[in-house]
Amino acid sequence: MGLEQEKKMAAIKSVALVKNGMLVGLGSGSTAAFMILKLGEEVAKGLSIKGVPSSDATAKLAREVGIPLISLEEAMKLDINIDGADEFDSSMQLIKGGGGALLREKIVAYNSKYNVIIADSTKEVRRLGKFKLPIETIPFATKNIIGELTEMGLKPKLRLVKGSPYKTDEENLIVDLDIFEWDDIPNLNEMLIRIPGIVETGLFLDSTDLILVGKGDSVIKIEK
Ligand SMILES: O=C(CO)[C@H](O)[C@H](O)COP(=O)(O)O
Repeated sequence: MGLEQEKKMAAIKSVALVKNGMLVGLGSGSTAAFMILKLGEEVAKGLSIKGVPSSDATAKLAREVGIPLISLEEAMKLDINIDGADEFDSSMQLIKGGGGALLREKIVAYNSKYNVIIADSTKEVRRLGKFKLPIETIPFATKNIIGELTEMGLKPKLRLVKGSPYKTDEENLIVDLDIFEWDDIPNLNEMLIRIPGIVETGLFLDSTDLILVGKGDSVIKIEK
């Protein structure tokens, strides 16, 4: 079974958790896209929900497939949020932000009563950090932040797209960090978030209720 199939199976399983009347956080990335397509099919068949997108790209796709959208401030609290991840460990700690949407994704997750992660089997790791940790930074401070994080041994790299800095939906910049050698991840997260100009990190710690992982031809559940 290919990775795309694993993503799709996890995505389809997650949509079964969405019930009539729910306010739904819509994640970003290729796995979340499978979920949005399936949710669109269910809406076409009569499922009545409203979605809060975690990125401009997700908003566009959701509109294309007919999912009614509302803003986070209209929704206030979401019933369920379904999103992908770049890595997760056995304690359900995540690295997210490979697609650059980590800030809104974290806000949507924080404002959701139940957080579901959907992933293919390659996302499961024994130790977080093979995937470089994305952080979102204010452009005014990015060079200084890179200087400070270099001194901390985190090998920061400004994310580029076709040679130019990648801009987030909030017009910020992403810096990718090598955290593989760090043992105390919660402490690292605290240190990072205290540096002025770092808006958010891609470490999603203790925010996930359920992970659905496509593995071969089945979907494995990891629960709190
Ligand atoms: O955090 C994300 C985007 O900011 C995505 O959820 C993460 O990158 C996983 O993406 P994919 O499902 O394409 O592997």
